[in-house]
Amino acid sequence: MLMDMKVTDFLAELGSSSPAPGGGSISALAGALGGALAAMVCRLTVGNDKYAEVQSEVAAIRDQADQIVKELAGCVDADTEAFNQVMAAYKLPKATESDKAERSKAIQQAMRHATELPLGVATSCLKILSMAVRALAIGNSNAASDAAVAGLMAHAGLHGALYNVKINLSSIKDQDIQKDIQAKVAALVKEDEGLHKQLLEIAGKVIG
Ligand SMILES: Nc1nc(=O)c2c([nH]1)NC[C@@H]1CN(c3ccc(C(=O)N[C@@H](CCC(=O)O)C(=O)O)cc3)C=[N+]21
Repeated sequence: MLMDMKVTDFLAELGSSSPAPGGGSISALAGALGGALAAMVCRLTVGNDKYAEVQSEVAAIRDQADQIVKELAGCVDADTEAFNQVMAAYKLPKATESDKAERSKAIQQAMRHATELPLGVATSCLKILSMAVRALAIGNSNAASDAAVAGLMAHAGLHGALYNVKINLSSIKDQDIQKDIQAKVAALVKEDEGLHKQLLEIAGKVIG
Protein backbone atom coordinates (compact mmCIF):
# COMPACT_ATOMS: atom_id res chain seq x y z
CA MET A 1 0.00 0.00 0.00
CA LEU A 2 1.37 3.37 -1.07
CA MET A 3 -0.34 5.13 1.82
CA ASP A 4 1.43 2.96 4.40
CA MET A 5 4.89 3.82 3.08
CA LYS A 6 7.35 6.09 4.82
CA VAL A 7 7.29 9.48 3.05
CA THR A 8 10.95 9.19 2.02
CA ASP A 9 10.36 5.68 0.60
CA PHE A 10 7.24 6.93 -1.20
CA LEU A 11 9.24 9.72 -2.83
CA ALA A 12 11.96 7.28 -3.93
CA GLU A 13 9.31 4.96 -5.45
CA LEU A 14 7.63 7.91 -7.14
CA GLY A 15 10.89 9.09 -8.69
CA SER A 16 11.93 5.62 -9.82
CA SER A 17 11.43 4.42 -13.39
CA SER A 18 8.55 2.21 -12.21
CA PRO A 19 5.45 3.85 -13.71
CA ALA A 20 3.28 3.62 -10.60
CA PRO A 21 2.31 5.67 -8.71
CA GLY A 22 1.61 8.20 -11.41
CA GLY A 23 -0.08 11.57 -11.73
CA GLY A 24 -3.51 10.21 -10.81
CA SER A 25 -2.38 9.05 -7.38
CA ILE A 26 -0.40 12.22 -6.78
CA SER A 27 -3.47 14.33 -7.56
CA ALA A 28 -5.46 12.41 -4.94
CA LEU A 29 -2.61 12.86 -2.46
CA ALA A 30 -2.48 16.61 -3.16
CA GLY A 31 -6.21 16.85 -2.37
CA ALA A 32 -5.79 14.80 0.81
CA LEU A 33 -2.91 17.02 1.97
CA GLY A 34 -5.02 20.11 1.32
CA GLY A 35 -7.96 18.61 3.19
CA ALA A 36 -5.92 17.66 6.24
CA LEU A 37 -4.34 21.12 6.31
CA ALA A 38 -7.79 22.74 6.10
CA ALA A 39 -8.94 20.52 8.98
CA MET A 40 -5.94 21.73 10.99
CA VAL A 41 -6.97 25.37 10.45
CA CYS A 42 -10.47 24.45 11.65
CA ARG A 43 -9.05 22.83 14.78
CA LEU A 44 -7.01 25.97 15.48
CA THR A 45 -10.27 27.97 15.24
CA VAL A 46 -12.78 25.83 17.15
CA GLY A 47 -12.47 26.48 20.89
CA ASN A 48 -10.77 29.84 20.39
CA ASP A 49 -12.92 32.58 22.00
CA LYS A 50 -11.83 35.09 19.39
CA TYR A 51 -13.77 33.07 16.80
CA ALA A 52 -16.79 32.27 19.02
CA GLU A 53 -19.37 33.30 16.42
CA VAL A 54 -18.09 30.89 13.73
CA GLN A 55 -17.66 27.81 15.95
CA SER A 56 -20.45 25.69 14.52
CA GLU A 57 -19.67 26.44 10.87
CA VAL A 58 -15.96 25.75 11.32
CA ALA A 59 -16.66 22.54 13.28
CA ALA A 60 -18.86 21.37 10.39
CA ILE A 61 -16.09 22.14 7.86
CA ARG A 62 -13.61 20.22 10.05
CA ASP A 63 -15.83 17.12 10.09
CA GLN A 64 -16.49 17.22 6.34
CA ALA A 65 -12.78 17.72 5.62
CA ASP A 66 -11.87 14.73 7.84
CA GLN A 67 -14.31 12.56 5.86
CA ILE A 68 -13.05 13.68 2.43
CA VAL A 69 -9.42 13.23 3.48
CA LYS A 70 -10.20 9.58 4.22
CA GLU A 71 -11.83 9.16 0.80
CA LEU A 72 -8.96 10.85 -1.05
CA ALA A 73 -6.38 8.80 0.87
CA GLY A 74 -8.15 5.68 -0.39
CA CYS A 75 -7.98 7.04 -3.95
CA VAL A 76 -4.16 7.26 -3.85
CA ASP A 77 -3.90 3.46 -3.97
CA ALA A 78 -7.16 2.98 -5.88
CA ASP A 79 -6.00 5.15 -8.79
CA THR A 80 -2.75 3.24 -9.23
CA GLU A 81 -4.75 0.00 -9.11
CA ALA A 82 -7.24 1.38 -11.66
CA PHE A 83 -4.53 2.24 -14.17
CA ASN A 84 -2.78 -1.08 -13.60
CA GLN A 85 -6.09 -2.72 -14.62
CA VAL A 86 -6.09 -0.70 -17.85
CA MET A 87 -2.56 -1.89 -18.66
CA ALA A 88 -3.48 -5.48 -17.78
CA ALA A 89 -6.50 -5.33 -20.11
CA TYR A 90 -4.30 -4.14 -23.01
CA LYS A 91 -2.11 -7.22 -22.43
CA LEU A 92 -5.00 -9.69 -22.85
CA PRO A 93 -4.69 -12.05 -25.84
CA LYS A 94 -6.02 -10.93 -29.22
CA ALA A 95 -5.49 -14.07 -31.33
CA THR A 96 -9.12 -14.88 -32.16
CA GLU A 97 -12.23 -12.76 -32.77
CA SER A 98 -13.64 -13.79 -29.40
CA ASP A 99 -10.31 -12.87 -27.72
CA LYS A 100 -10.52 -9.47 -29.39
CA ALA A 101 -14.12 -8.89 -28.29
CA GLU A 102 -13.32 -9.87 -24.70
CA ARG A 103 -10.15 -7.76 -24.65
CA SER A 104 -11.99 -4.72 -26.01
CA LYS A 105 -14.73 -5.11 -23.39
CA ALA A 106 -12.14 -5.41 -20.61
CA ILE A 107 -10.28 -2.31 -21.87
CA GLN A 108 -13.50 -0.27 -22.01
CA GLN A 109 -14.52 -1.36 -18.49
CA ALA A 110 -11.10 -0.64 -17.01
CA MET A 111 -10.82 2.67 -18.87
CA ARG A 112 -14.22 3.78 -17.62
CA HIS A 113 -13.21 3.05 -14.03
CA ALA A 114 -9.80 4.76 -14.52
CA THR A 115 -11.70 7.82 -15.79
CA GLU A 116 -14.50 7.95 -13.23
CA LEU A 117 -12.09 7.53 -10.34
CA PRO A 118 -10.11 10.75 -11.00
CA LEU A 119 -13.41 12.51 -11.79
CA GLY A 120 -14.44 11.67 -8.21
CA VAL A 121 -11.05 12.88 -6.97
CA ALA A 122 -11.57 16.22 -8.77
CA THR A 123 -15.03 16.54 -7.19
CA SER A 124 -13.58 15.91 -3.73
CA CYS A 125 -10.77 18.41 -4.38
CA LEU A 126 -13.36 21.06 -5.29
CA LYS A 127 -15.07 20.50 -1.93
CA ILE A 128 -11.72 20.86 -0.14
CA LEU A 129 -10.95 24.06 -2.08
CA SER A 130 -14.31 25.49 -1.09
CA MET A 131 -13.67 24.61 2.57
CA ALA A 132 -10.17 26.10 2.44
CA VAL A 133 -11.56 29.37 1.07
CA ARG A 134 -14.09 29.48 3.92
CA ALA A 135 -11.43 28.58 6.51
CA LEU A 136 -9.24 31.35 5.11
CA ALA A 137 -12.12 33.85 5.26
CA ILE A 138 -13.43 33.08 8.76
CA GLY A 139 -10.83 30.86 10.47
CA ASN A 140 -7.89 31.64 12.75
CA SER A 141 -5.96 34.38 10.98
CA ASN A 142 -2.67 33.13 12.46
CA ALA A 143 -3.17 30.09 10.20
CA ALA A 144 -4.17 32.07 7.09
CA SER A 145 -1.16 30.83 5.12
CA ASP A 146 -2.07 27.24 6.04
CA ALA A 147 -5.59 27.75 4.70
CA ALA A 148 -4.15 29.28 1.53
CA VAL A 149 -1.77 26.34 1.01
CA ALA A 150 -4.69 23.94 1.64
CA GLY A 151 -6.60 25.64 -1.15
CA LEU A 152 -3.66 25.58 -3.56
CA MET A 153 -3.10 21.85 -2.96
CA ALA A 154 -6.78 21.17 -3.65
CA HIS A 155 -6.67 23.33 -6.80
CA ALA A 156 -3.61 21.39 -8.05
CA GLY A 157 -5.24 18.07 -7.17
CA LEU A 158 -8.39 19.03 -9.08
CA HIS A 159 -6.59 19.99 -12.28
CA GLY A 160 -4.22 17.01 -12.00
CA ALA A 161 -7.13 14.61 -11.62
CA LEU A 162 -8.89 16.23 -14.59
CA TYR A 163 -5.82 15.74 -16.81
CA ASN A 164 -6.12 12.04 -16.03
CA VAL A 165 -9.82 12.11 -16.86
CA LYS A 166 -9.16 13.87 -20.15
CA ILE A 167 -6.26 11.67 -21.25
CA ASN A 168 -8.44 8.57 -20.78
CA LEU A 169 -11.63 10.01 -22.21
CA SER A 170 -10.62 9.69 -25.85
CA SER A 171 -10.24 5.91 -25.35
CA ILE A 172 -13.85 5.53 -24.20
CA LYS A 173 -15.94 4.51 -27.17
CA ASP A 174 -19.41 5.15 -25.72
CA GLN A 175 -20.24 8.66 -26.96
CA ASP A 176 -22.97 9.25 -24.35
CA ILE A 177 -20.52 8.52 -21.52
CA GLN A 178 -17.90 10.76 -23.20
CA LYS A 179 -20.33 13.68 -23.44
CA ASP A 180 -21.57 13.21 -19.88
CA ILE A 181 -18.03 13.21 -18.48
CA GLN A 182 -17.00 16.19 -20.62
CA ALA A 183 -19.90 18.21 -19.18
CA LYS A 184 -18.85 17.27 -15.64
CA VAL A 185 -15.24 18.28 -16.36
CA ALA A 186 -16.36 21.66 -17.70
CA ALA A 187 -18.54 22.30 -14.62
CA LEU A 188 -15.67 21.42 -12.25
CA VAL A 189 -13.21 23.68 -14.10
CA LYS A 190 -15.67 26.57 -13.94
CA GLU A 191 -16.37 26.18 -10.21
CA ASP A 192 -12.66 25.79 -9.49
CA GLU A 193 -11.91 28.99 -11.38
CA GLY A 194 -14.24 31.06 -9.19
CA LEU A 195 -13.03 29.55 -5.91
CA HIS A 196 -9.34 29.76 -6.85
CA LYS A 197 -9.81 33.45 -7.68
CA GLN A 198 -11.48 34.01 -4.28
CA LEU A 199 -8.65 32.14 -2.56
CA LEU A 200 -6.00 34.39 -4.14
CA GLU A 201 -8.00 37.55 -3.43
CA ILE A 202 -8.52 36.76 0.25
CA ALA A 203 -4.94 35.49 0.68
CA GLY A 204 -3.67 38.69 -0.94
CA LYS A 205 -5.64 40.83 1.49
CA VAL A 206 -4.93 38.81 4.65
CA ILE A 207 -1.34 37.70 3.99
CA GLY A 208 -0.04 40.03 1.32
N1 LIG B 1 -6.67 7.15 -13.60
C1 LIG B 1 -5.49 7.27 -14.19
N2 LIG B 1 -4.37 7.20 -13.45
C2 LIG B 1 -3.14 7.27 -14.03
O1 LIG B 1 -2.12 7.23 -13.32
C3 LIG B 1 -3.07 7.39 -15.45
C4 LIG B 1 -4.25 7.48 -16.16
N3 LIG B 1 -5.42 7.40 -15.53
N4 LIG B 1 -4.21 7.66 -17.50
C5 LIG B 1 -3.01 7.76 -18.25
C6 LIG B 1 -1.80 8.12 -17.39
C7 LIG B 1 -0.53 7.63 -18.00
N5 LIG B 1 -0.05 6.58 -17.10
C8 LIG B 1 0.93 5.65 -17.42
C9 LIG B 1 1.30 4.64 -16.58
C10 LIG B 1 2.22 3.68 -16.95
C11 LIG B 1 2.82 3.71 -18.17
C12 LIG B 1 3.80 2.66 -18.54
O2 LIG B 1 4.14 1.81 -17.76
N6 LIG B 1 4.28 2.65 -19.76
C13 LIG B 1 5.28 1.75 -20.24
C14 LIG B 1 4.67 0.46 -20.79
C15 LIG B 1 4.25 -0.44 -19.69
C16 LIG B 1 3.61 -1.74 -20.16
O3 LIG B 1 3.26 -1.89 -21.35
O4 LIG B 1 3.49 -2.60 -19.30
C17 LIG B 1 6.04 2.45 -21.37
O5 LIG B 1 5.49 3.43 -21.91
O6 LIG B 1 7.14 2.03 -21.65
C18 LIG B 1 2.48 4.73 -19.04
C19 LIG B 1 1.55 5.69 -18.67
C20 LIG B 1 -0.89 6.50 -16.03
N7 LIG B 1 -1.87 7.40 -16.13
